Amino acid sequence: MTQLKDRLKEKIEAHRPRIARLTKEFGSVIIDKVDIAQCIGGARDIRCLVTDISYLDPQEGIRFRGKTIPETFEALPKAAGSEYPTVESFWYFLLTGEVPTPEQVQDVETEFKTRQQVPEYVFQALRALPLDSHPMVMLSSGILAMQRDSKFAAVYSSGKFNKMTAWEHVYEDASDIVARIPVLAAFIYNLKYRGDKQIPIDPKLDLGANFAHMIGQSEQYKDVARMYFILHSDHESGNVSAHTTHLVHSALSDPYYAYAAGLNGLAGPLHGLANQEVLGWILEFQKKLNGAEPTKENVTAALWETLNAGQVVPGYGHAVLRKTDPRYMAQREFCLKTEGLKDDKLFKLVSMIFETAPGVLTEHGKTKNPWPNVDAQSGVIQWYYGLKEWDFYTVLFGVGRALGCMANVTWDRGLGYAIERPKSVTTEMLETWAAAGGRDTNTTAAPHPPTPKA
Ligand SMILES: CC(=O)SCCNC(=O)CCNC(=O)[C@H](O)C(C)(C)COP(=O)(O)OP(=O)(O)OC[C@H]1O[C@@H](n2cnc3c(N)ncnc32)[C@H](O)[C@@H]1OP(=O)(O)O
Ligand SMILES: O=C([O-])CC(=O)C(=O)O
Repeated sequence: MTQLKDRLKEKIEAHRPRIARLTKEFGSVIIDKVDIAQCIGGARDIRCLVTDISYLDPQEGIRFRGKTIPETFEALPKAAGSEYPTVESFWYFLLTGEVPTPEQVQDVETEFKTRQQVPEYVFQALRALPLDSHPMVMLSSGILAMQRDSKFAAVYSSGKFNKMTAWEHVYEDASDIVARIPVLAAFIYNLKYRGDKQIPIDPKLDLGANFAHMIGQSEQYKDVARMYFILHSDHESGNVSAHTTHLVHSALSDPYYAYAAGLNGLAGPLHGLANQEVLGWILEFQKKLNGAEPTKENVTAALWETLNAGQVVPGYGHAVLRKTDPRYMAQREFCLKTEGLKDDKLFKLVSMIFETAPGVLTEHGKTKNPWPNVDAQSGVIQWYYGLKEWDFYTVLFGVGRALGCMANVTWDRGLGYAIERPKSVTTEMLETWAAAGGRDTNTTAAPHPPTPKA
């Protein structure tokens, strides 16, 4: 066993009695209620998922293992010669909740080197897709294609599945996915946009730096990759990509099936694809400016044009957050401290939208949160460093999100969480309960819709 897997074993075994006690002794304690609006409106705010990997406060934003973004960046060991931690150190931290020592980080780096080879047949499968397939289709297909390597599925089908040790095989798959996904993403980038000119892995580099190397990027981009993957890793359990991954894995589908499904959710424009939409929106607006400076007036007019056309302003609003996303702020601070980027035209436009959009959205009066989310700020950084193919941006998100989703499925199995199966009701039932002022929870029998007459 590696140091990380060993430590994780201790952590999972120490945690199990807490879950057992909660279920056995306090299982009937009520922690939430559900109203009709929540039932129709996407289960918003219903507390019915458990994770210790991250927690999202509506005002403060995300904490990874109890730490805010600045605290996380501060606490973790840094990559050599960099202000940013390696993704490997963050992976150790997400899984165990402990800040690793430099030796423990080195151990994960060494472990990832043995895991990061993507099988050749995966590349062949992706080459068989039409080149104009969306890169998220390629990423999701690539992950799914690797399912034949699943150690969890192999153990299950061999008849040796054991509930207490199942997490160990999930950990193996999860680690393989995390180590391989940047290599897969770099392959897709080179296939789609660089005429299939592939760059081999540099075994001396950490995960973020190697991704930068494999897409032919600059030295400075290595930190961009590390920062980006860490910031996009996790956002508690209810978001579409994390929840889908958890749901699919709850049927004991292995991590490859589960994460391919999660990626398909991330590809939605209201979720991860919003970063691509943001860049598209900004460039369209810039084109219309025809060389003129962005001002509060012309940005206001463009925002209203989008809203009046019945569209959402991409990168603004959030299902849970009610303040500016700290991931937005972390990336904005990166821009402000980076020579060249802080005076970049597109960054200035993004800043002007930040000054303007919350007021416009408040006046529009629909969204519960007029502030920017992570997607409003991420694309401009990629664009500045020359990664201009914005339909690729959600792939970057998918590389980062693998960290959170894979840490979560490892713990899901460690704690033996059940197959997820919420109850659905009919519209007629809702109407009956609406008329009665609520559902009588003392009766077990629910009103059934009348049997249609023959
Ligand atoms: C990584 C991420 O996934 S972060 C989110 C990325 N997505 C985006 O940036 C897309 C733009 N934003 C949105 O569409 C939404 O704010 C979401 C999907 C993020 C959250 O949706 P909800 O929880 O339903 O938001 P909320 O309760 O505030 O929505 C109320 C109304 O305001 C509208 N609204 C919300 N955000 C916006 C926006 N940015 N622009 C215009 N209208 C908006 C909703 O469409 C909804 O309208 P409706 O009543 O006509 O259906
Ligand atoms: O939390 C959400 O619903 C969406 C989001 O910001 C994320 O998944 O990163």
